[in-house]
Amino acid sequence: MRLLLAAVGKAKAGPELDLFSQYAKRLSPPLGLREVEEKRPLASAQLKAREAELLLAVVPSGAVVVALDERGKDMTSPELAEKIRGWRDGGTQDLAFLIGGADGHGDMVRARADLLLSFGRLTWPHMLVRALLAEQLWRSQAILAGHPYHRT
Ligand SMILES: C[S@@+](CC[C@H](N)C(=O)[O-])C[C@H]1O[C@@H](n2cnc3c(N)ncnc32)[C@H](O)[C@@H]1O
Repeated sequence: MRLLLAAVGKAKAGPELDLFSQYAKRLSPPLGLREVEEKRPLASAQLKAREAELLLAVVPSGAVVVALDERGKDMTSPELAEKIRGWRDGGTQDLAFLIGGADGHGDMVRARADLLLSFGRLTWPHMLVRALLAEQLWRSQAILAGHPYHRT
C-alpha cells in the first residue's frame, strides 16, 4: 500500500522539516510528499475551495483519503494502526493523508475524506502536523510489526 501526504504549503529548511524527515525516513513503504500552494491572495472561502481542489488533484483515484482536521475523530495509536491494517489487508493501493492550510480544509476535502482524523482539539501549525503524522505512521508500522517502539 503506497502512502502519500498531500499538504498545503512548501516546507523550508528548519526544525519542523528536520523532525518530519527524521520520522518519514523510517517509513516503509516511503511516504510520498506532494506540496500544493495557491499564490493568489484569495478570500478565505475561495482559498479553502482552491486548496481543496489542489490537494484532491494529487490524490490517486481510488485512494483512501484521511484528512487531518482538529474537528475530526480522536483515536489512540493502536486504533489508528488497526485502521491502517484494515485498509492494507482490504487491498487498498493508495492511502493519502491531507493537511490543510492556515484556514483549514474546504468542503470538497471533507466530502471526499474517508476519515477526518484529529490530533486533539488544539490547532497545530500545519508544518508540525506533518511531523506528528510521520511519527504516528511510524508508530503504526511499529505496532503492526510488533516492534517495541510503542509501549502501552
Ligand atoms: C493551522 S491549521 C488550520 C486551522 C484552521 N483554522 C481550521 O479551522 O481548521 C492547518 C492544518 O493543520 C492540520 N491540523 C492542525 N491542527 C490539527 C489537529 N489538532 N488535528 C488534526 N489536524 C490538525 C489540519 O490539516 C489543518 O487544516
